Amino acid sequence: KESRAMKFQRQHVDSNPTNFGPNYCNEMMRRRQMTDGRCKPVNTFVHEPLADVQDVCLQGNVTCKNGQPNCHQSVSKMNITDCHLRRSSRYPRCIYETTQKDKYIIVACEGDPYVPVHFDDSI
Ligand SMILES: Nc1ncnc2c1ncn2[C@@H]1O[C@H](C(=O)NS(=O)(=O)C[C@H]2[C@@H](O)[C@H](n3ccc(=O)[nH]c3=O)O[C@@H]2CO)[C@@H](O)[C@H]1O
Repeated sequence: KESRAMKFQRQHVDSNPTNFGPNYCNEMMRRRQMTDGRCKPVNTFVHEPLADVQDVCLQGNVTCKNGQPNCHQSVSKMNITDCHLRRSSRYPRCIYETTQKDKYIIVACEGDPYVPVHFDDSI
């Protein structure tokens, strides 16, 4: 069974992105298995070294969107790509808008070792 930490890495970490350009999300959402059974509506990939993403758990503690107290905001902006499902998209064709940004990320962390298990937001 895939751990939550590994699921987070599969869904949200792409340290060395192959430059697909406007098709990055269409390719990566499929490759990282987020289009099986349904098209995941929103997903962010972080283009930083895994260690830097894991370090966010040691950074600014903030409240998560769901009210839990275990979220952390990166002290630095990070290079990310937001994938948003197009309204016209119909499963099994999952067509995404690909938008690259530099933003602070907010992740929820859990466990020992205390690592990211959920991507909460970017600001
Ligand atoms: N505090 C916590 N502590 C520990 N665990 C916590 C906590 N909170 C939730 N989980 C768990 O995480 C799991 C999960 O999948 N949550 S999810 O909200 O659906 C994920 C969102 C995110 O993947 C994506 N998104 C969203 C915005 C964006 O900018 N970028 C972007 O990628 O969209 C998804 C839906 O919003 C679930 O098992 C829940 O129990």
